[in-house]
Amino acid sequence: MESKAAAMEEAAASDPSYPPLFRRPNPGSNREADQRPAHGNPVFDVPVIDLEDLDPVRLDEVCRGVGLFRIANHGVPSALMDRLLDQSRGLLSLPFESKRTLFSDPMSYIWGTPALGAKVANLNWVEGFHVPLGQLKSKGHDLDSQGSASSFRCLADEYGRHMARIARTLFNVVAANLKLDAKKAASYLSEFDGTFVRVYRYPCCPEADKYFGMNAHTDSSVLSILCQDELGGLQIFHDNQWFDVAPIPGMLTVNLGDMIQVFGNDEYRSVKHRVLTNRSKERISVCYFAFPMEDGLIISSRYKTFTYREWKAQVLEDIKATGDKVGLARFRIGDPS
Ligand SMILES: O=C(O)CCC(=O)C(=O)O
Ligand SMILES: [Fe+2]
Repeated sequence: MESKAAAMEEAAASDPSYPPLFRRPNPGSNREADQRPAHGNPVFDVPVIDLEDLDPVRLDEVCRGVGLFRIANHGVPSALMDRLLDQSRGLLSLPFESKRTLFSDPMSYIWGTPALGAKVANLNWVEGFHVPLGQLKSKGHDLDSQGSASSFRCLADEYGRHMARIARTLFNVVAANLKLDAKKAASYLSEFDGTFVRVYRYPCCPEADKYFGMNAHTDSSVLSILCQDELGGLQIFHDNQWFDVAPIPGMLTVNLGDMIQVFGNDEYRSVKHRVLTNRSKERISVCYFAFPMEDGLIISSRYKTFTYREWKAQVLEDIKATGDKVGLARFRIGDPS
């Protein structure tokens, strides 16, 4: 066993599909020194919401609590989820240079922490594709010279439609539970246009105790829907400690984002999460993010009024200036930042 893992580590060190910075033991770290060892955290007992028999009271309870849940009976064919994960795995194992050219307009290839460039100190040990759902259709799904990217677009489009349906279903119940003003709430969810899917591969990491696949953060979304392979690595921060979120085949995991916290006046909260790396195994996940309309006003008793476009610009500015997202604190009424 040990030697198999060691062989995997060695193979990863020279894998031409990895971004060059991920091919060798790295001198830096993206962890705070006082952070706990990666493994051995308790497993979170994640609540399950049945989408076919959606109980508003139960959903409200879960949103007021941990802000993360699994959805059962979501109607996404398991064959589609499997195909998406398999195709993603295949495409991400292509040589690094070809991924950059293959995945172009409207998609893009990303690795590390794009807003920061290749700064080692804040590097997330991850790569993937950014897939803007609203722009896929205009490209068509014909098999052109870039056949694999085109058939992936087709798959992503089909998957995106399911995600949009789920996001809308959940949002409508959330809006009723929070008694949102219908007129204001009309722009709080743009489940298809302006939203995107991210397909991630977390490469093997020779120093898994030093690097996160993704550093602790909350999502800027209204809500995010995750499809992950069987490896695990996602953790959430709840009651002052980190818990593992174990993958369960066929289920999707939803987490609440910052926007729901804003228009929900802090009644619901975005959940802090992060992703661990693994020394000898790669992890694939596909994350859908539902956002508000870019220019609609987001109105809250707890936060200054802003548009999502303004939020995005502020987040980017803060990341560039400080290496981190400031997020909600930046907009909270009475907050000095
Ligand atoms: O890959 C995952 O499990 C989570 C990804 C994530 O948190 C994000 O993209 O914001
Ligand atoms: Fe996230």
